[in-house]
Amino acid sequence: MAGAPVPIPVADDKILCIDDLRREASKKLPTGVREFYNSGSTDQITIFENTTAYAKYRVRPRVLLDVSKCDTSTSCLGRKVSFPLGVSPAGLQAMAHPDGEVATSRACARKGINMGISSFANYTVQEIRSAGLAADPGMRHAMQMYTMKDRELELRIIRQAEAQGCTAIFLTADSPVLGVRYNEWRNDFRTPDGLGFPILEWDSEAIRKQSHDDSFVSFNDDAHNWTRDIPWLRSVTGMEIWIKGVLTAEDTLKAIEMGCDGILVSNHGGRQLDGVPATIDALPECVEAANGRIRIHVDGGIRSGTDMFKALALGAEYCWVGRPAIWGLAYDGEKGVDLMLDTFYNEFKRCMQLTGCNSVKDITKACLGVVRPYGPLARL
Ligand SMILES: Cc1cc2nc3c(=O)[nH]c(=O)nc-3n(C[C@H](O)[C@H](O)[C@H](O)COP(=O)(O)O)c2cc1C
Ligand SMILES: O=C(O)C(=O)c1ccccc1
Repeated sequence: MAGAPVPIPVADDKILCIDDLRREASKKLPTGVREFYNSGSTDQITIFENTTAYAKYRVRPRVLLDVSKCDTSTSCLGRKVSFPLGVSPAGLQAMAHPDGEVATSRACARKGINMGISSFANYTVQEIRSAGLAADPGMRHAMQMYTMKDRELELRIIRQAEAQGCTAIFLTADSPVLGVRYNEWRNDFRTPDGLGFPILEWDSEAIRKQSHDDSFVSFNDDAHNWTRDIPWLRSVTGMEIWIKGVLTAEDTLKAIEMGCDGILVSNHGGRQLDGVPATIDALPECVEAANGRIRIHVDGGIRSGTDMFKALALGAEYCWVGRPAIWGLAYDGEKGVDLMLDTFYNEFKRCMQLTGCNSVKDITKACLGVVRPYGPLARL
């Protein structure tokens, strides 16, 4: 006799996938805010490719294998995580929902995964960390930093992060200046009244005096460079140092040479230089150059559990998502972030089971094919 039908794990009647979440969340946001979150830079080529580039890969499933004990867990930043996903550091989350980064942190903690804290968060490191630790004392946070003109402030941020138990610095290396963001200029995008950047010690008053672009220029040091900044960071902190924004074999080798702990293959969600490759297309050359000598994570355009699977098969150890967390917040605060993480988890686990993978280590290059000839980014 057939058993009872297995219910589909649907937590919300409107949201079945991440694209549903994007659509419903976007309806709730005013134009300027929606465009700030959802846009890429200049001609929107890279943001488009970040998601669509996944489509050229095909999964090669192995069948008739016992997948009843499929285990999605892995490790990230020195601890066991329930599955290989984290929330990337994205600023201004309280514009999507008043609970902002605190809600994101709690949702990540409950799901047993890690989170990056943007230096442009609307809550303090202490508030974000303690919200997560209350739900999962083992939770890890990475502190995202920019290279700053004000070294004293940069150091204070590092000390805050250490005091609160952050494990790693994600040094964002792709932003000596901001990308060309026509939407922000057209809409004269400003941080809404009442929101501050406490980690940067900027209150709401200070922020409103200038545009997003001007304020970024005023604190960020476009003289940043490998030989000045990485040894300095090493000399002042014992936290791991990760470079966020690597897209080439050359910079992967540079990160190894400078003794960094990891790289995050990222193009800032297509918000910095438009026309750079999709991260899934940049990943293979970084993995090949690294040859196992440095940890490699990836973010940008990951919108399904199968996208995560493809990134892992191409050699990333762990995936991060930015906008999906913001859409979760905008849709339903902390519950919306739960819904987002559950969606990724369910899709990823099913993808593993349907390909015959019982552990994350089983996800290898052999699990993938391409539908058309494909090689690393060709050089002219
Ligand atoms: C609204 C928004 C704000 C962001 N703020 C930061 C930031 O403060 N620092 C940073 O390193 N990256 C920032 N990012 C980039 C994310 O960390 C991440 O690289 C990107 O969102 C990943 O792409 P995805 O949104 O397609 O998942 C931001 C992204 C968005 C969408
Ligand atoms: O917009 C971004 O991509 C970003 O990095 C940022 C910077 C300052 C405040 C909020 C987000």
